[in-house]
Amino acid sequence: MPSIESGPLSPPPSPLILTQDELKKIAAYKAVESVQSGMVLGLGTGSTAKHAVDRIAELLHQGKLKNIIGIPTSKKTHQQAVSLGIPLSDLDSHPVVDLAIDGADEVDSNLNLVKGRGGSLLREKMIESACKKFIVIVDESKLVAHVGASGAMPVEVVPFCWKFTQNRLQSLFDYAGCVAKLRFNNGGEDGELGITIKNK
Ligand SMILES: O=C[C@H](O)[C@H](O)[C@H](O)COP(=O)(O)O
Repeated sequence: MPSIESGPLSPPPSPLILTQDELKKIAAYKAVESVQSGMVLGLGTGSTAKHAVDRIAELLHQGKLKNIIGIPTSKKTHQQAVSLGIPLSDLDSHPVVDLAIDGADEVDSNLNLVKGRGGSLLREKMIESACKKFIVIVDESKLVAHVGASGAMPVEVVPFCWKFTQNRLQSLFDYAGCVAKLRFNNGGEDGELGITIKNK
């Protein structure tokens, strides 16, 4: 009968623990696989979309992508894209966007999204509603049972009589015990104000 040796076992390899930023980067790089030369691209805003913009620039510089035109969804992304040498345009010159890639704050199982907690609101909606295809990149921390589960709903409003709008928003969601608060008053991307609606 063969003998069975016993002794200390070497520990199993420890599972690879990825940081949230590494997960964002993986998701972003995967999304950029859908980018093809000659495309007009909506360039998203935020810590996830930033990886996608970096990757697009890297592929451009490597010559693996050519003739890309980017339309940034915020001033911040505009600065990033300029610094990386990505050719840029706008919706006036390129009203049809082939593909937009952006992050989100929440995604539910029906693919409803919350976006804009990072402060990019109107521009991203304009650009992403003009695209033929929209890829949303999220890490698993963004998955929720229902939108609004993890935080406030961001709403962008014009400065004109913003308190009136705030009160209208408040009255719409009073029944749910929510409060509408001014979030930033130094002007959004184009002078709009941000109001958030969240539980009291
Ligand atoms: O206002 C910002 C945008 O909607 C972002 O896409 C969203 O906030 C997600 O940003 P992050 O990737 O940094 O979580």
